[in-house]
Amino acid sequence: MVAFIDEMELLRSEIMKNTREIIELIEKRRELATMIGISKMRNHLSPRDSSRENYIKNNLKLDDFGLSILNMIFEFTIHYEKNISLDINKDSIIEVNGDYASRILSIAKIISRPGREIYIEDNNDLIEEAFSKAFCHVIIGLPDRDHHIVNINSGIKTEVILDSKPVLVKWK
Ligand SMILES: O=C(O)C(=O)C[C@]1(C(=O)O)C=C[C@@H](O)C=C1
Repeated sequence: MVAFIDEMELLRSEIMKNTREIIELIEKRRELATMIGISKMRNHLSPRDSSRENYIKNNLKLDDFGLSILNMIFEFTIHYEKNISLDINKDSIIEVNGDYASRILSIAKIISRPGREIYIEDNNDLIEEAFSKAFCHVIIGLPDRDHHIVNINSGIKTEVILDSKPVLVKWK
């Protein structure tokens, strides 16, 4: 048992160090992507550039695992590049119409950001699927810090506020 605990501690401290390094590198990449995004916006170019992606893929010669990581990084980067032109950091009030399922999908599309924390009060498969497919991190329960509440109820008007706080999604 002592050997198991020692081994776990060692591996966990290694994985923590590795995680910190990955996050630092991705932060640096996001800064570069923001600069590329601003330059593209000024030149009326779209963030997504499949020929550039192919060039990177051919150069890096990755296996399937590496390729799937790279594709996730592309989507993450494209998302940040798109946000520059959408200016989604401003508070916004939007009206969402349609039946319950389509309202969930619309809201997920609007407030999703890779890695954004979405708290849902209880298991709700439709909400969980809509947000996790959009790379949000779905957490069942209440956040322990400031958050915004998005109501997906029977009404047609829904207030959505976009910023870096976690979003608590409620429904009726
Ligand atoms: O090089 C670019 O044009 C970028 O926008 C950067 C980047 C990348 O993440 O490497 C992002 C999106 C494009 O689809 C291709 C490449």
